[in-house]
Amino acid sequence: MFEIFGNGIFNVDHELWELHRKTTMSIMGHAKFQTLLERTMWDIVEKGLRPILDAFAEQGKTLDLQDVLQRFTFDSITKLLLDHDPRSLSIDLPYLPYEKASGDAFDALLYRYITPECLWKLQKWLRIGKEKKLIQAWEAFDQFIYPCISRTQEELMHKSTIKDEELAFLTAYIKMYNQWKDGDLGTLQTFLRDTFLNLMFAGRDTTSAALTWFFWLLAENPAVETKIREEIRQQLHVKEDENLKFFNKEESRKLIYLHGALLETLRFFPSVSLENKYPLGHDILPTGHRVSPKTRIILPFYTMGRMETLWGKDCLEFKPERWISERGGIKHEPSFKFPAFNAGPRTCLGKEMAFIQMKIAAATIIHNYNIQLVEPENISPATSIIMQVKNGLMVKVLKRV
Ligand code: HEM
Repeated sequence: MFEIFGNGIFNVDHELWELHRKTTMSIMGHAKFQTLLERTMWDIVEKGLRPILDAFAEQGKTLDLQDVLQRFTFDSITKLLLDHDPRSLSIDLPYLPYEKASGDAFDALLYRYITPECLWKLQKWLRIGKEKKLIQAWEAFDQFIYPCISRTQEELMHKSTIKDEELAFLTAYIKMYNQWKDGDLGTLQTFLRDTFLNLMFAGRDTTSAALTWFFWLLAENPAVETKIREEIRQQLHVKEDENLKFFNKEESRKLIYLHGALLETLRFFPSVSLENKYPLGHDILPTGHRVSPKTRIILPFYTMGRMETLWGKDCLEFKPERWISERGGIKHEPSFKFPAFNAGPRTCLGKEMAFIQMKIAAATIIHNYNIQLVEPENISPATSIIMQVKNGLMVKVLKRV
């Protein structure tokens, strides 16, 4: 069903999945990656995000904030993984087919969940409908990612010395490919394509979708926005009329209320709206339902975030406070109650990275700008595996600083 992911982490099991996980964790958990992450994010904020917001603010023009946030996460994940900045976040907001392709791919993959297999397979064979879009998205990705990989490989060959954090992903996955003896991974190029494509899918639209809903929820709950602004000023020691320019991971930890607001956003709008599992054998669920290896069990994360039995009577209120413990830290909720980052062994590997990215983007925008929604009554979720805003989030931007 998910053949577009090839031999990447989402699509494999057992030893190969374990090796993918180990390899990716070893890079993302390294202190040098954290430094690279901070540097990259702030570079993209200063050279990409702020110039665009400033330009739209000056011209008083309407902007699709979801599109801008998708470009923000696309440029950052590509730079971090492949040391290449595609600069989709340029002032003229260029149309880049591969940058837009993931939306079509996620849309088609959700369609496969709800359509009889013989039907989507026929559509695939005939190259029509959503299947046609999936094929086109796949081609667009490949046209982007293969040259990126080759360029990075060449860079690796011609560099006499490379710092630990530079090209770390490429070096680690080439080593992993060479070590793997238990089955066919295809050529090195296809293996690298699969690996990077999975990570790009994992880390891009998830983070931008969460940020987009966050700004919608703030517009609906202005008192929360005021509290976040206050927290930024106090915790980061930045004056009302001063630009917010840089804070590091340690400083970002002090933004507890902002963290709570982001978690609350993911409770209402988990970027991955559902998950599906097949039992290994015949079993009976705690609800009494009998299941077999042929039963597809859909876990509706979106619905779970709004259930009174899980979250109490105020479950439909946007309350960052519910995430703050009596001692003023972040309250832990078990992942089986709050599965926005999945639960069990396949828990998201990029959670910490996502929070750093989201806090940098959110704090920069909240402190430096006012965001006003245009036609807020038209906002609804898109039908896709990734919970984006249908038709984008149209806003006007006003400068505060
Ligand atoms: C708000 C942002 C994010 C959310 C809500 C999120 C959520 C999730 C969820 C629900 C899964 C499980 C998917 C499944 O198996 O069906 C997952 C897996 C994964 N995520 Fe994230 N994610 C986010 C950001 C990121 C980022 C920035 C990265 C970095 C590349 C990342 C890397 C991964 C990886 C590698 C997996 C696969 C883990 C495995 O199968 O062992 N995620 N994420």
